[in-house]
Amino acid sequence: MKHPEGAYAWTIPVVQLQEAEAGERLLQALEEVGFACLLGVEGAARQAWRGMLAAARTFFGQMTPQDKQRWRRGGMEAAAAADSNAGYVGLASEALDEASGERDSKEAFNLTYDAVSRELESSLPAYLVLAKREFDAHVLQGMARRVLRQLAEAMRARGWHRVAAQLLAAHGLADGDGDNEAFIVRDSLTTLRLLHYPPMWLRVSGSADRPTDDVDAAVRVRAGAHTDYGTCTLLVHDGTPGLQVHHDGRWWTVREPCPGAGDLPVLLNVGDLLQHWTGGRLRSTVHRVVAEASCANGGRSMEGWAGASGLSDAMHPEVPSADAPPRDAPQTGLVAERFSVALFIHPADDTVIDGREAVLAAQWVRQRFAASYAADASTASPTAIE
Ligand SMILES: O=C(O)CCC(=O)C(=O)O
Ligand SMILES: [Fe+2]
Repeated sequence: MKHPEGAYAWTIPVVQLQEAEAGERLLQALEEVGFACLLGVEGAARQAWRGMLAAARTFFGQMTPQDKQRWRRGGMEAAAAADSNAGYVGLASEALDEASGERDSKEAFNLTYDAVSRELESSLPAYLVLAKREFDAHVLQGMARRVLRQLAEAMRARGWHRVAAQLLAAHGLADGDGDNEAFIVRDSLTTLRLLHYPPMWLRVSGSADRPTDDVDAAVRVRAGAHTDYGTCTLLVHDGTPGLQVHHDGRWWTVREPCPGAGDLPVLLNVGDLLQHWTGGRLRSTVHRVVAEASCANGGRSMEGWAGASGLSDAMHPEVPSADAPPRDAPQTGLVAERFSVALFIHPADDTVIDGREAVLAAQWVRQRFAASYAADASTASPTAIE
């Protein structure tokens, strides 16, 4: 369906996790689109996701400039900080679209399982302790494990035995049950990321009766076009639209279905490594986050589940001020801030991802980090693995 602003709104494939065919449906969605919307996520995981979203609101509302400096990614006092993905990432310090080098208008906090996280634990500010506790409860990692198992089972049913075995082994999952704590997070770059996209002014071009075909005129990029680097990503957001996937040669705005009472849609998308292992059959789809005219002036078209997520305004005390609207803009709108939480699932660091070149997972991902965080992102050139 074409949007008034020229973007294409689209409901991505939905997978009901309780259905017998869930694994196969998921596989199909990941082949066709690279994205799926998971429904029926079990209670504990649902609570954990909501807890993380609430933590993100509190966290970004309360963090002082001093704390941002102190907990800066790569700049912390802990011994291994330089090697860690943990910490605060400030506005405009990352360019996910490495080619354009355009800085993302977002801030983030990365939680990891590595030594840095453990070393700094005792001195974390109170507002982060809650988030860290949720992370350490392993509930979301448990969900990741179940989904990986479901995927591997579906792969086997299709005869993809080698890929299924690779997927399980790379994440410390043995055959059968009884490996609850085996998911290798301590020696992987698996990261839980709290994300905040501050409100921003948007020049509104086109209207419901006078649509424009120029999609880019109606959006401002909040996180540049990119693919995710690892195995796959699980993502929950606060209901403010903005995630777009590049499919069939154009950008589509993701519209998740309105979930039933108490349900929470969790998005899953394929990362570069899973695409690589499956010989490109599962797609690591390019995506980005934009501020759209359709949600300008603070409108939230997904009120349904933002409300259902149990987040109250009381947990959301401060809205950072947006830049002033551009003077010459004929029509401007303020697009609501947006919060999301992503679990980037990575294989064990020492997983060999390319036998010919003996490239290890940790090397590959660190190259991608170096490129997206580079001072001049356009000069960085990570080695392709395909
Ligand atoms: O915030 C979102 O909806 C997506 C973020 C994302 O794609 C990423 O951080 O890799
Ligand atoms: Fe992403």
